[in-house]
Amino acid sequence: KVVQDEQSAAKTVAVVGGGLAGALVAVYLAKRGFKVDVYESRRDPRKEVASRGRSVNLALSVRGIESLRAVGAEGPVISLGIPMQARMIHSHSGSTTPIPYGKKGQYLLSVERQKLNKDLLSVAETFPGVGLHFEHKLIAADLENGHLSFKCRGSDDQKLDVDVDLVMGCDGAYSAVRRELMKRPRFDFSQEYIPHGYKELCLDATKDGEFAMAVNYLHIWPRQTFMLIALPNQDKSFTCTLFLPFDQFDKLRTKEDVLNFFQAEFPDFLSLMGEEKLVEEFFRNPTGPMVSIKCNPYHVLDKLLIIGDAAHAMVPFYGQGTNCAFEDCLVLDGLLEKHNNDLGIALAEYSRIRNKDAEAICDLAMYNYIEMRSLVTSPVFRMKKKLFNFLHWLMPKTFIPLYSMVSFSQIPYKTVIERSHWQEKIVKRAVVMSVLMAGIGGALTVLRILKKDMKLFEKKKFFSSLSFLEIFQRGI
Ligand SMILES: Cc1cc2nc3c(=O)[nH]c(=O)nc-3n(C[C@H](O)[C@H](O)[C@H](O)COP(=O)(O)OP(=O)(O)OC[C@H]3O[C@@H](n4cnc5c(N)ncnc54)[C@H](O)[C@@H]3O)c2cc1C
Ligand SMILES: COc1ccc2c(c1)CN(c1nc(C(=O)N(C)c3cc(Cl)c(F)cc3C(=O)O)c(Cl)s1)C2
Repeated sequence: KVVQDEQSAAKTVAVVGGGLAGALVAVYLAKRGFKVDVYESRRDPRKEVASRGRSVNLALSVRGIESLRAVGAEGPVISLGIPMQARMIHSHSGSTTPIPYGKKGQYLLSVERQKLNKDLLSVAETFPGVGLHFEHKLIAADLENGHLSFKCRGSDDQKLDVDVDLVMGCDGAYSAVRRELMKRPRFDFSQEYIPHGYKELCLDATKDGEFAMAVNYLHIWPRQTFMLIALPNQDKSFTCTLFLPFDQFDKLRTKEDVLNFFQAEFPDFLSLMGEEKLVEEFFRNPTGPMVSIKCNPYHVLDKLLIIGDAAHAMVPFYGQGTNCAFEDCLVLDGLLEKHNNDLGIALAEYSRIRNKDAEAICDLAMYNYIEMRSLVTSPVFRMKKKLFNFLHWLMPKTFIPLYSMVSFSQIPYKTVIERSHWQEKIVKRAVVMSVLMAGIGGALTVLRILKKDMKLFEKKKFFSSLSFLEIFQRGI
């Protein structure tokens, strides 16, 4: 039921980008009575013939699911998403170790990206006054006046100019809307590419139509400075993602290079995938870069707001990008409710409160990327993890693992960091105390190693080759 009120009745909104953030924010704003037009540079994905083997998926956790639920759009995700109750760690030898995410009800949903995008676009279209315009690429914007120019792909590449009350920039990590924002004074911006790239590989169902591996798991092959992960799909395939430094991807030039690499590093995966299929997938699919982008503020007066990757692209090592983009919509809606759709006040407050949380998850994801290699086998790190797990067992409501607060709670990301620093401090004191009992000498050794540890963490760039496996086997 669309609530028509005086503030938003006549307000027109242009959503630039019809990806996951754009589609969901269109639903939120249409529900709030705005007249919404979505402009997406690609073709309507609902008219695309399903390209075989390109089903890319993502892990949705509670932040994303609750943001969908708030507008009644969680149905398709809950019914079609595949629950992943645990990680399944694949060692070099091919042995597998399940590590549950938490109690029974705590699981992630593996959701097909395209399907989710199509569903959300169709939900948006059910609202009166919502228009979807595909093959419209934003090429210029006068942000203070809500004036946008689009190039409409088609035979004669016409141009379309529109004037709106509000522009929502949802055009992803390489946002054209953000490029306009960057021309304005006092706009902060930073970006960092990491040395790793990623490549998706599709592991088909077996010949008799069954999943090739255990289905309700996020499969991980953690290796020194790279890893492979696999998430299940509805069609009983797995979408696997190889994370590897670009300079190592560059060395995999021939069929033999690829087969030798997988035989050496992921032998069990190679036998599941088959040599021909692996080589075909490997050379057909692109190797993508991963970038971390921060910027501030996210708004211009009562005229413009950027959300999703356009505002805060992050490396995917917490699986939170879409979850954060969906949570952006929930936060914005709460502020519009609080300020009775007064855009001037709501947008300014959005920038103020959301920026610190978005930058916190960008930092957490980058920390996870670094931590899983640099700290994981230091003896003190492992002792702290063991002690932390004991304290979590003893006081589950007081000591919550970092990944649980990120993926299984709606605690604001910044609060997650503050709380985990507090927990770290307590654990550190406990470590020192327990060692002091064991003699002053031991304490000095521990403190020396601790200091080295913290230096490692300070050096954000530090990158040594240590295994992922240990971080999981000792519980993260
Ligand atoms: C390897 C990998 C794994 C990931 N795994 C997860 C995961 O498990 N869980 C999770 O939550 N997140 C995950 N993410 C992050 C997630 O993919 C992004 O955070 C999410 O797609 C952001 O959505 P968005 O709508 O902001 O941007 P996008 O999805 O990039 O959508 C932007 C849209 O804008 C359109 N567009 C761009 N420029 C223009 C223009 N000039 N005019 C008009 N339209 C334009 C694009 O065509 C696109 O449709 C992963 C990312 C990567 C790289
Ligand atoms: C589709 O592509 C991708 C790519 C990366 C991810 C996802 C989907 C989903 N991701 C999740 N990460 C966590 C997490 O907290 N940690 C510490 C982990 C971090 C890494 Cl890198 C990992 F491989 C497992 C875990 C784990 O704990 O299972 C979740 Cl919880 S979900 C990462």
